[in-house]
Amino acid sequence: MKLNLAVLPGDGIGPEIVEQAMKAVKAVANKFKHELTYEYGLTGAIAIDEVGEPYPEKTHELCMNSDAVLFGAIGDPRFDNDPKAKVRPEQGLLLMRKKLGLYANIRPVETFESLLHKSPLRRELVEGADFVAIRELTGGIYFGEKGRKDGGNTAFDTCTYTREEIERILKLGYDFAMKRNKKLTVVDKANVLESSRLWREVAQEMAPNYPEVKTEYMFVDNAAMQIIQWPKNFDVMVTENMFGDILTDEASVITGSLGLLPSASVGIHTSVFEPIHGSYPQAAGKDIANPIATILSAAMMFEYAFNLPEEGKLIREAVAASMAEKYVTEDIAEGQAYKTSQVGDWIANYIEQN
Ligand SMILES: NC(=O)c1ccc[n+]([C@@H]2O[C@H](COP(=O)([O-])OP(=O)(O)OC[C@H]3O[C@@H](n4cnc5c(N)ncnc54)[C@H](O)[C@@H]3O)[C@@H](O)[C@H]2O)c1
Ligand SMILES: CC(C)[C@H](C(=O)O)[C@@H](O)C(=O)O
Ligand SMILES: [Mg+2]
Repeated sequence: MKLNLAVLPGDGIGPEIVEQAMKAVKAVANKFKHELTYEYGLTGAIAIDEVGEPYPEKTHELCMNSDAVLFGAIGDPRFDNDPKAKVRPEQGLLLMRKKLGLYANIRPVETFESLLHKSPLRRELVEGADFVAIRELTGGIYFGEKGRKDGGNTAFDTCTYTREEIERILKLGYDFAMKRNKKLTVVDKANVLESSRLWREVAQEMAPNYPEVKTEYMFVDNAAMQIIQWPKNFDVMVTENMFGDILTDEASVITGSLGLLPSASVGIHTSVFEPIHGSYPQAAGKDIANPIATILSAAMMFEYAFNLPEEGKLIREAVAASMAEKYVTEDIAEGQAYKTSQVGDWIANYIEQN
């Protein structure tokens, strides 16, 4: 099969982790005799530095012409620490999501047997935890009207959702629930926010169409607690953009490291596979960041974008084997820690040999 990728490494640790994921992608493509082509594109701070904007049109065209996009991370302290900067790396990520129509970000939260003791939560709480957070990705407060008034001394961001936006993400949530354990938790703040009340209204209208699915409603503050108190109670969670952003970083604690959580952003034009973490600038260039979130994102790419589950499975098997062998980076190591590049090589080698 022809696999045509756009590869956007971005900033900070982005290039290092994407390089490891590409090793796995190449190994698996080679093994299953796929015709792999790929082209690199600029995004984030590096794109601002080189061409003055964080998601250049050229990068957009590259993505539009690809079967799938592999994305690293964007962001740079130069911008994080300058609230007055008008052009920012994150705008590139948001523009990419909007222009590619990536309205759903699928963030699986799974534990690894050999890492259960690395979670700060007790083993019996996290063992067997396995849920999918579905985060709405092109609406809400991220994309609503924002600005300053009162001579710059009052600032506002607006959370807006249309019925159509809520319906399509909930539908995706129900489709996932039907294929899993038939439980959907709709997370909102309907006791305070009008936009959340529309979410709950739409969910209540849709729920009878899925009689096999148990629909549960949960306020986001309660969800923040329940995710780490009883993670096994969740199957599929659907929520709006910012709640999903925050709750999934929190959920990574269940697994033992933020460097382990992959994601798939899907929607209208193409799909993007990206770790949920950021550019971790403190680690940039040090060859210490965990590449697993990006490698597992590549596994999701084979499964979701190419419908090639065997290829995805082999990548997952290689990842699990590296952990079982304790061939891991410092964030999840006990005793000896290995470099980002060594873990990438180990996983690619496992794919070649198995
Ligand atoms: N999708 C993205 O591109 C994305 C996501 C989040 C943050 N960001 C950007 O990244 C920059 C840094 O943000 P931040 O520090 O809040 O978040 P971050 O996710 O980059 O890092 C937070 C912490 O998580 C841990 N971590 C993250 N990735 C890891 C990895 N691969 N291996 C091991 N540990 C890892 C580290 O302890 C790190 O200090 C900012 O500019 C932010 O805007 C980008
Ligand atoms: C960098 C930022 C814009 C982004 C988000 O909030 O969506 C990040 O945190 C993520 O989770 O991908
Ligand atoms: Mg985030």
